Amino acid sequence: MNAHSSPTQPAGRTASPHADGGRLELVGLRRAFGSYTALDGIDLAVERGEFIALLGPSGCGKSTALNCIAGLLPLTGGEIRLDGRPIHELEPEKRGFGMVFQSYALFPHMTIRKNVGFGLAMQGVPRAEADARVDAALDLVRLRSQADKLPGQLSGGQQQRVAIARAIVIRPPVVLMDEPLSNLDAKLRLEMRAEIRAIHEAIGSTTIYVTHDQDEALSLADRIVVMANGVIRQVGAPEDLYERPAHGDVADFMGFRTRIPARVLDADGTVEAAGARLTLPPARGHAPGSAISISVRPEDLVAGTAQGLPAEVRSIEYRGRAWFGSAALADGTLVFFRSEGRLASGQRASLSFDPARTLVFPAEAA
Ligand SMILES: Nc1ncnc2c1ncn2[C@@H]1O[C@H](COP(=O)(O)OP(=O)(O)OP(=O)(O)O)[C@@H](O)[C@H]1O
Repeated sequence: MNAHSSPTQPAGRTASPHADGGRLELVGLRRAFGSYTALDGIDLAVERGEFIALLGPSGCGKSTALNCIAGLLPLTGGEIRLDGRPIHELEPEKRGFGMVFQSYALFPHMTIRKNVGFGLAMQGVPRAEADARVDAALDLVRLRSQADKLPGQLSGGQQQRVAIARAIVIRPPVVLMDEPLSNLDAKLRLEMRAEIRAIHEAIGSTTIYVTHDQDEALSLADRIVVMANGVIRQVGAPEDLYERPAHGDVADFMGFRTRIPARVLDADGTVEAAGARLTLPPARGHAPGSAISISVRPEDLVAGTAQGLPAEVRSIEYRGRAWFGSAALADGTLVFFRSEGRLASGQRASLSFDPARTLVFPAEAA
């Protein structure tokens, strides 16, 4: 675990003791829908109490992975183990995991207190104990004063906190969250992010959190798992992924949105990209003739008069201080760039970058 994890126990921990266990292993996880493979062999060991973010573009298989862990989707291959025991054939409720989804999925005609206590009532937890645990969970999400309201009387952020209270009140070994903040406005998302991390630390459960938002993953997780096309591209601490992305897909999520296909021409770093010649630092060490991909951040690909890659502007918007836009290179590659001045859609532009601020991957890892 990394620096996020505090050895001191926050006050909430005594109020809502965490479950024992929570070491989760995914072994060769597979899930197909007909002939389509949505998960193609996922291997991951998650330590007890760890906060893991599954990060990746739409359709990469994040939700499928989460639903398989939850037991909402059967596997077509592989195993899931909790504290060494296989659990992939257990019904969702037998796994005892807490779940929080994008839609809060609260019962509209039940009070907040009843919504949060529902799982405990189903488990047959005695009334007095259930009441105390509901109070503790509501304290943790700072909603005790709203306990007798109906969900419709609360804001979106408050409703999501109820959903979180409902997930943690059962003292789950693992909490699963699928894009829990995506229905909230930007300011609330930031506030809730901090709360989710604090709650995670207070209860000590393992958390698996699905998101396509790089910032959310970087700020919340002990480790980030970047997925693409049903496989894991890279697993690492946020700072490792940010500073040393091992694959073009990971670099993309860490802000290097543009990928320019190129071919190495000589050992001095001359490459050809979209019909133009560029020079990269020779130390990048890709053999002449090899196909590579150059990853660049939008702020580092600059429109100007300098000799650069010829492009045609597709879209442009002002973001304060500078314009940012997209453009097509001569070979059709879509790139994202910055401009000091306003450009018009359809206008020709010349785009250049400082080679030292790029990442270069072999084409097959891009
Ligand atoms: N029930 C289903 N039947 C057929 N295909 C499915 C089903 N559920 C998911 N898929 C496909 O599996 C792939 C992975 O979907 P999944 O929902 O896991 O992606 P995701 O990474 O969570 O994306 P998003 O962020 O858009 O939810 C997609 O191509 C999707 O179309």
